[in-house]
Amino acid sequence: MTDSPRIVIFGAGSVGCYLGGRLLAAGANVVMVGRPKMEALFASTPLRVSDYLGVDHERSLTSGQYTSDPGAVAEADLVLLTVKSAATEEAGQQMAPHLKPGVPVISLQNGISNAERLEPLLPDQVVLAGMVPFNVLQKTPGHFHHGTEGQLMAAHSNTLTPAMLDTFARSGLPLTLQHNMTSVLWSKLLLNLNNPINALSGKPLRDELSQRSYRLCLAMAQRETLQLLNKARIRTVKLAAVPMPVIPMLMSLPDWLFRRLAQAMLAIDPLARSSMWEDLQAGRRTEVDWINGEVVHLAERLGRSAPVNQQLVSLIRDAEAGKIESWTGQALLETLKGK
Ligand SMILES: NC(=O)C1=CN([C@@H]2O[C@H](COP(=O)(O)OP(=O)(O)OC[C@H]3O[C@@H](n4cnc5c(N)ncnc54)[C@H](OP(=O)(O)O)[C@@H]3O)[C@@H](O)[C@H]2O)C=CC1
Ligand SMILES: CC(C)(CO)C(=O)C(=O)O
Repeated sequence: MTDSPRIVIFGAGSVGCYLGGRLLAAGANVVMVGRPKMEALFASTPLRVSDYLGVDHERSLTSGQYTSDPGAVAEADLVLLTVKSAATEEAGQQMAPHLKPGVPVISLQNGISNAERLEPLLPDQVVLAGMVPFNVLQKTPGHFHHGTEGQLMAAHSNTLTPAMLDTFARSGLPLTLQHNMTSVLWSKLLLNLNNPINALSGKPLRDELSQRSYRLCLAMAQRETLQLLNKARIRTVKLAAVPMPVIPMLMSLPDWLFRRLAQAMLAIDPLARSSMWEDLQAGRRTEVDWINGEVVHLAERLGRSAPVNQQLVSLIRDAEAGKIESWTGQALLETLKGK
């Protein structure tokens, strides 16, 4: 490996193109692998990446920087996996025959189990769990905007060399290495419990979170999850301005007080929506099984139930089956309360 490790981003959509664009802007050696329609887009349209702090880079990709050939992982020193959870197995199978042994593969996906599901498919690789805390929105074709705060994280591993970590730092997106990724992933999941609520609301995140009735739905799903995590002795880590167990209380505040105390949470791009809303609009399978579904599985393992998260799974299933309706916060709250 030279001083400039080759980073291959597999499944480059919103998160993957954003990371790719930021890394390229820092001079990194990057190849993005994705669908032919994205490859065709970048043949005529530049890749633009911007963020809420004023970063704005645009570049035309050179031949091979975005490819639909999974064989491009053969040259990788590091792989970042950024497909949705439903596509993890397929991605693993496509990468396996090409990767050099020992190359680290970081799953930068939401949910708890993607790295675990990938491991048996990539027995010669070092598979690491990772986490993207911030929102990425494709504003226009080829323009990816990072709308909220937070640092990238991945499991601690000696396979992540100083040159690799330096590349992330130079791009302005430092990768923080963690010893307890289980806690990090469950903490991120507590935030992602808003994804189905946001998707069912049909509203941008900022509008949805500005309404107490939707926040109360989120607080119910989070409290149910926190109780199970406590029972399972899984600790949370602080990913937002306040510790995770305090968030449901914050969510339950009246609108005027929430606006005052939770300014950072509402400092979201006014157009940003959850990735689950995007999936429903695109007619794709959502990640609800890997978010709320994980809470239901945890409850089952503990001999308990998780009725609020189970109900959210069912409502998203209906929406996936074509029953897309915009729920008011009050109607959703009453449904989750079983009224
Ligand atoms: N968007 C966001 O703000 C955030 C997302 N996340 C998480 O990051 C992960 C990625 O999300 P996001 O970037 O939004 O997802 P996207 O759907 O935008 O990107 C994934 C891309 O990978 C492509 N893809 C899927 N399978 C393959 C394959 N086998 N070969 C090549 N390309 C493939 C998809 O194409 P196609 O659609 O045609 O299958 C799609 O273009 C998810 O787990 C998500 O929950 C985390 C934090 C924030
Ligand atoms: C950043 C966040 C929490 C935004 O909803 C997300 O992870 C997602 O949309 O999947």
